Amino acid sequence: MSVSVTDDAAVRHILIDRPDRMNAVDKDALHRLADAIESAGADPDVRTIVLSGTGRAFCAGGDLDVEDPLSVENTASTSDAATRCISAIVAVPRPVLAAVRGPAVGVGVSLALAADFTVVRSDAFFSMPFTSIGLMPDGGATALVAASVGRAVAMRMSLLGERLSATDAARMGLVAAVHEPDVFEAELAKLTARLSRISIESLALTKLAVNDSSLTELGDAFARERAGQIRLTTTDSFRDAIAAFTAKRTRPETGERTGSDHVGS
Ligand SMILES: C/C=C/C(=O)SCCNC(=O)CCNC(=O)[C@H](O)C(C)(C)COP(=O)(O)OP(=O)(O)OC[C@H]1O[C@@H](n2cnc3c(N)ncnc32)[C@H](O)[C@@H]1OP(=O)(O)O
Repeated sequence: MSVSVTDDAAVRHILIDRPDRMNAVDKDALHRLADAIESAGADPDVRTIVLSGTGRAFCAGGDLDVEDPLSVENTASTSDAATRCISAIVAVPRPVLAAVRGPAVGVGVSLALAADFTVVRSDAFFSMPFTSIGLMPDGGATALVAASVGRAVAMRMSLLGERLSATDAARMGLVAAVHEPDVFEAELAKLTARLSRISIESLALTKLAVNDSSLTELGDAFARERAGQIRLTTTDSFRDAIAAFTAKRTRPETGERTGSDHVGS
């Protein structure tokens, strides 16, 4: 099972639960996440949703170890699953907190930024190494990142796959704040407690209004990314990247198996 759900009073914890693969997600996991988010939104006893990962990563992005990563069918259905999952986070009538510990990579960045609060531990980093494996960002990332940091940093992250540390992510406005490990859980609990004291209806309408006016490009982004990703699936670059990943070989372009550089701070 790659997604687990637990309740702590009125807080629904949804966990990406595949620590041996750094919580990489395939299409089934994305659908399970979407199911869990939609079901939390329909439960009157749930006031806030916390999305996080088990172990030392938030989410290492799309699963590169699936049966047929080079098939157009896999790309299309994974892209549809990511669209469904990100749309569920944006539309669910409850505040969603992404608790980001460790890496948020690829679609992991979209999961973190689609949330209403991205609560970040100081060991977190954000990276979109899509172009280094011959793909393009998906999961709405082309809209979500630009909506958070502006075009200049969005281009560095999207085109170069540059990695943003937690501190740089906060400094550049990708996330609101970073917390040291010793206070991270307490800060998370403080935020869920504050939200629990506010009217659910008021939070729901406010969240949906903010998202409707700030994420106006999201629907178009999903469609553009899906078409682009399908086209890129059949390229030599992607085939080479998957071969390198499977063989645990570093690639000269990146010096890593897939890889990303740090954004200079
Ligand atoms: C359609 C696709 C959309 C996308 O999202 S494209 C982006 C896909 N994601 C990536 O390219 C990221 C790949 N992963 C990494 O770069 C690194 O991992 C991390 C930076 C996240 C963490 O690095 P470290 O702490 O050194 O861990 P580790 O030894 O690389 O990973 C532990 C195990 O997890 C597996 N794993 C990591 N990411 C993925 C993935 N995305 N898909 C499948 N498996 C993954 C590895 O292979 C390894 O496994 P083993 O222990 O057998 O060597």
